[in-house]
Amino acid sequence: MSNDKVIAVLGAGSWGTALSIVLADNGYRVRLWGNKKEQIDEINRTHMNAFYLPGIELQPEIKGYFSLDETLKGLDTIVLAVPTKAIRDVCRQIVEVRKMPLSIIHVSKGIEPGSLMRISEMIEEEIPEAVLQDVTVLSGPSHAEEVSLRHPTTVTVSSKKMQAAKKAQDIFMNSNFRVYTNPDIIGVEMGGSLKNIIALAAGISDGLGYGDNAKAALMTRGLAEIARLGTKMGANPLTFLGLAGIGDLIVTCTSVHSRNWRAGNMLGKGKKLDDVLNSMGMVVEGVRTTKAAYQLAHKFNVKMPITDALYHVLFADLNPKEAVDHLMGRLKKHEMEDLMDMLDEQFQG
Ligand SMILES: NC(=O)C1=CN([C@@H]2O[C@H](COP(=O)(O)OP(=O)(O)OC[C@H]3O[C@@H](n4cnc5c(N)ncnc54)[C@H](O)[C@@H]3O)[C@@H](O)[C@H]2O)C=CC1
Ligand SMILES: O=C(CO)COP(=O)(O)O
Repeated sequence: MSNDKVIAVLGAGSWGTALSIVLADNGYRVRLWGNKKEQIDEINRTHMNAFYLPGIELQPEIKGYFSLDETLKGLDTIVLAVPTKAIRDVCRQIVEVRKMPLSIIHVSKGIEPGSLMRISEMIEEEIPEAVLQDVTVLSGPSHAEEVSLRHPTTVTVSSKKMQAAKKAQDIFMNSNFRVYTNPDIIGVEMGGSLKNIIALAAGISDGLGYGDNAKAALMTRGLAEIARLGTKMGANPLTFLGLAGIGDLIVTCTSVHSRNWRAGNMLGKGKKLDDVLNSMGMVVEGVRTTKAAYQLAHKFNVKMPITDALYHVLFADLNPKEAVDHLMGRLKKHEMEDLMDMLDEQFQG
């Protein structure tokens, strides 16, 4: 097999492992890099990554790697699949060992509090132009558990360079994993990140014992505030009606696989945030993203009532039931008011 059919996946958690299965199905030899030696040894010994994807057998083409230098040797494309919090750390490690141009496909969903940067922006800030050939995001409704079972899944890829997005489409596309392109990288990254906030809120609502009406309300009004902020940041509003918008919102708010929904559900049942996060053992991106989105809403002067309520539940000890009462008791409004403002701005812009 030629060298261009070798690819690295950095991050040996649920998503990195599930995507490695897709890549191996597509004829790639996959170097799956992780930062826990015992876990990498386990992958190579058992061909399983039992904690993250129990019961799933990994193809022999997937090999666990612990040395980043070894992982990156002689290849031109990597998939970056670590939590948002670890993106800068891993990029810095890449810069230490890699001097030749590299394409990065990132698959993470988050925004950095403080800097308020999207993941592709963080990558561009950390990796010099001489090394970073292009950066592409892959996002959409895609729980690792179902991808690893080869259940039909659709995602979208986006990059400032359309050629890079098309290359990523070719790398991942197969008969179970359908990949679309979308030129709107801001919208794709914002949609994938902000839906986790709404999934936490949907989990809280379910945990409080509320029903489908409440969840549908959160999802619909949640999408409105996602689109409001995203559009202000330069996204195409139509992206939020696509896979990285409403598609991912639906799956994350309604699937038992969602860590964000599960964490919210425990909060709604009265558990404390620290206990919830400690019990998960996997990343719950929506918590940090809520902080970042709360800051972004202030920066761009956008109304985000659900994000605001969740921020106070997570970080200011607001009781979840009181947060719902507050949302329901807001001043009366025209449903399409914000949408009309958004379209006005779009046409004026
Ligand atoms: N699990 C899923 O179904 C999907 C996850 N995502 C996104 O993918 C990203 C990763 O999520 P998961 O794999 O699900 O998380 P996870 O919690 O299952 O695994 C995270 C992995 O990253 C590793 N890691 C953490 N810090 C690291 C560091 N500094 N250096 C190297 N490795 C490090 C951990 O050891 C772990 O193996 C998140 O942004 C998530 O939102 C996106 C789509 C689907
Ligand atoms: O982004 C995801 C599915 O598209 C995964 O969501 P969770 O992180 O909530 O599990």
